[in-house]
Amino acid sequence: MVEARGLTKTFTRKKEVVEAVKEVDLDVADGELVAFLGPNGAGKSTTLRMLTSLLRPTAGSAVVAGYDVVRHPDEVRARIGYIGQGNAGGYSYRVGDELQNQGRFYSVPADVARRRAGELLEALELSGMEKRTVLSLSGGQRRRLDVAMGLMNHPGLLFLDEPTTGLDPHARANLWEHIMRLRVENNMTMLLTTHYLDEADSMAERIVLIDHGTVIADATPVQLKRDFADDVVTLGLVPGTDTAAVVLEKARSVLPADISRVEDRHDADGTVRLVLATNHGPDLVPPVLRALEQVGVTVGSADVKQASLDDVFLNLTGRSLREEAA
Ligand SMILES: Nc1ncnc2c1ncn2[C@@H]1O[C@H](COP(=O)(O)OP(=O)(O)OP(=O)(O)O)[C@@H](O)[C@H]1O
Repeated sequence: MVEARGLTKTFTRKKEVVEAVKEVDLDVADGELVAFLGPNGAGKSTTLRMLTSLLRPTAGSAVVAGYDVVRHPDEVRARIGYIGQGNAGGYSYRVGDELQNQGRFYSVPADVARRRAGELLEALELSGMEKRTVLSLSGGQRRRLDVAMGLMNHPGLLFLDEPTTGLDPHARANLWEHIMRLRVENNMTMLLTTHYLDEADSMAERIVLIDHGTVIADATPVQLKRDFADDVVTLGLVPGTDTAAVVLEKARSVLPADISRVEDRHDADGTVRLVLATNHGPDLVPPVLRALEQVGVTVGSADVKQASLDDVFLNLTGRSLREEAA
C-alpha cells in the first residue's frame, strides 16, 4: 500500500535550512495499522504530507495505493483518505453540507454521497447533527466529523495526523472505538501519527519511531520493548535473623544468569530491595521467588514495571518522549 524510499524534505526559510525528513524508507502492507511516533518537530506530519501528495519531496520516491505521489497525485488522492491536524471544515458550514461537499470533491455522485454521509454520521454517532454548524460541535464531535469526511470516498488507505490530540481521555477512547470499528468494516490500511505512547502501544501493529527526520526504529510494540528496553522487577526482602548483606548475598547466588542488571536498594524505612532488569519481568517472578525461598530468603513485596515505549525512546535517544510531549 505504501512504499517510500529515501523520502527527504528540506525547507528553506529566510536562509534557514530545515532538514525536516531525511531519507525515510517505509513500507506499509495491505491491512496494516502503522503509527509514526516521535517528539514535536520530528518530521511525522511532513512525511505524511508527502505520502498524501500534499507536499513534493525534495528527494526520494513514494508509491502509495499503486501510484507515484509526484507523477500521479490525483490517482493517489482518489484512493486515500487524509485527516489532517485540524480539519473540521468551514466552521460556519453545516455538518451535512460539509460531507456533501467532500463527496463532490471526490466526484462521488450526489445520491451516493447522501447515502454515504448518512451511514458515516450514524457510524460516528453524529446522527441528527446534519443541520448543526461545525462551530457548534464539541471537540470530540468535530474530530469524528473529520473522520467521516476522510471516509467519504471509501478509501482503502487512511492517513490520520494526530487524530486524538486535544481530546479528553473519554473522547479519545470513544474516537478510537469508532476508528477501529470502521477500519474493520471498510477493510482499511491505516498510517497515523501520534504523541500518545499508550495509543501507539495498544492500537498500532507496527511502530515507526522517528526523531530529527530519521527513522530510528521500526518494529511491533512488543519487539521494540523486548529489544530496546527492560522490565524492572523490585523485590522487597525480609531480613529475618540474617543481616542485609547476608540476605543479599544469598539472593544474588540463586538469580538466573539472563537478568541484564541486578542492583540492591536500601530504603529509608530499612527495607532492602533487589532491583532486577530483565526483558521478561512477569515470567521471572515465580521462579525467582521459589529459588529465593529455597535459600531461606523471604520476599515481602514484589513489583513489576513493564517496559514502555518511552523507555525504548529514552534508550535510543537519551531523551524522554513523555517529557517532550508535555
Ligand atoms: N512549511 C514549513 N516551512 C519550514 N519549516 C517547516 C515547514 N513545515 C515543517 N517545518 C519544520 O520541519 C520540521 C518537522 O516538522 P513536522 O511538522 O513534520 O514535525 P512533526 O513530527 O509532525 O511535529 P508535531 O508533532 O509537532 O506535529 C520542524 O522543524 C518544522 O518546524
